[in-house]
Amino acid sequence: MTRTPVNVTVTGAAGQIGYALLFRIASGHLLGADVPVKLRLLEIPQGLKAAEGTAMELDDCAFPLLQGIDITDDPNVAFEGANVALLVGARPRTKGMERGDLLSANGGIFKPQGKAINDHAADDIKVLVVGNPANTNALIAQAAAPDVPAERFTAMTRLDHNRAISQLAAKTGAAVSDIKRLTIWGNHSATQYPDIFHAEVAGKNAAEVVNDQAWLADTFIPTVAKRGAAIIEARGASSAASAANAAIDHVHTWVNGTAEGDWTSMGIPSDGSYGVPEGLISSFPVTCKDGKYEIVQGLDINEFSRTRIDASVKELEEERDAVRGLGLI
Ligand SMILES: NC(=O)c1ccc[n+]([C@@H]2O[C@H](COP(=O)([O-])OP(=O)(O)OC[C@H]3O[C@@H](n4cnc5c(N)ncnc54)[C@H](O)[C@@H]3O)[C@@H](O)[C@H]2O)c1
Ligand SMILES: O=C(O)C[C@H](O)C(=O)O
Repeated sequence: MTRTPVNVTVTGAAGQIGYALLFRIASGHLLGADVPVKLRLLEIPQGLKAAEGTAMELDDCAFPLLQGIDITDDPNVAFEGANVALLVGARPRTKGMERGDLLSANGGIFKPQGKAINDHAADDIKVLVVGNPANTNALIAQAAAPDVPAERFTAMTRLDHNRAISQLAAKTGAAVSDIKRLTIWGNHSATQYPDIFHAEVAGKNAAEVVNDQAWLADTFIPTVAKRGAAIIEARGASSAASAANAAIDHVHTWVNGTAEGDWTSMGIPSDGSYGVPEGLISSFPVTCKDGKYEIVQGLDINEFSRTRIDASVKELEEERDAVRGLGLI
């Protein structure tokens, strides 16, 4: 194989998402079946031994695309030459906790990591923040990396997007692959707004196919928005395999593009589109091509949607103000 390997850094590599993620990166699902990768695993000192165990298992898979694994507790080493960074390591929410409770605990992690990305990553670095509160952690990391173009910092709402597709497919009896143009707006939190007004079910408008406003408002939206909490309640631990799968989807789509006629949802720095204040990392409908994303423009936002988008954006503004108050941005 002659292609230069892509350096992929994963933080929190010894955690439950890390365990579900690394094997899929190494087997080519993140970037493509012909793209060799080198993995850099960042952990805190207590996590290094477990990360070594995972690396032993990765070796034992003899993945043809995996060209090396480095393990470190030093962000400066972990992000050296990184092309893709998956910031997973954070404190997960446990029963009864709201994501906002995690702001100060996790803020301290993302500022030094942002600085290390700024100082050491490759020029084409793409960052996905998974660790919660993902949007605001992405904002913290981005603020600490003034030399990296702001749009390279993204937050994961693809799990919400996939959850919404699955719920809509179940309601309409359509195949998952028949659902297109679904949008998650706002924060990866209970205020997020899964929007079906522009979505399609087998080529027909999803809201018209559903034709059930009560289901939309009282079942669909809360089920998607509170799915993380429902998983925690059921499993006694936050979602892991589905989160890892969504992280793979997010980066794969960013790098390899959206399908013709479809779009996806990504938490990205707002350019002011749809009335979302510039700079906030909020989820939008985006198309991806040639390793870049663009916000889908010109969608008509009805009053029902407007109220919900505004509520989630307000929460993002409050989180931003809180981390500003803590000196994290
Ligand atoms: N955006 C989403 O859709 C989404 C979905 C699921 C989970 N999450 C979040 O992802 C994060 C990770 O979840 P998990 O279940 O893997 O948690 P986990 O506790 O199993 O693993 C987290 C790992 O991160 C490590 N870690 C902590 N601080 C670190 C640091 N400074 N540098 C490197 N590693 C560090 C820990 O040692 C641990 O191994 C949580 O914040 C969780 O809430 C987000
Ligand atoms: O909800 C959580 O805290 C975990 C994760 O963000 C999820 O959506 O499953």
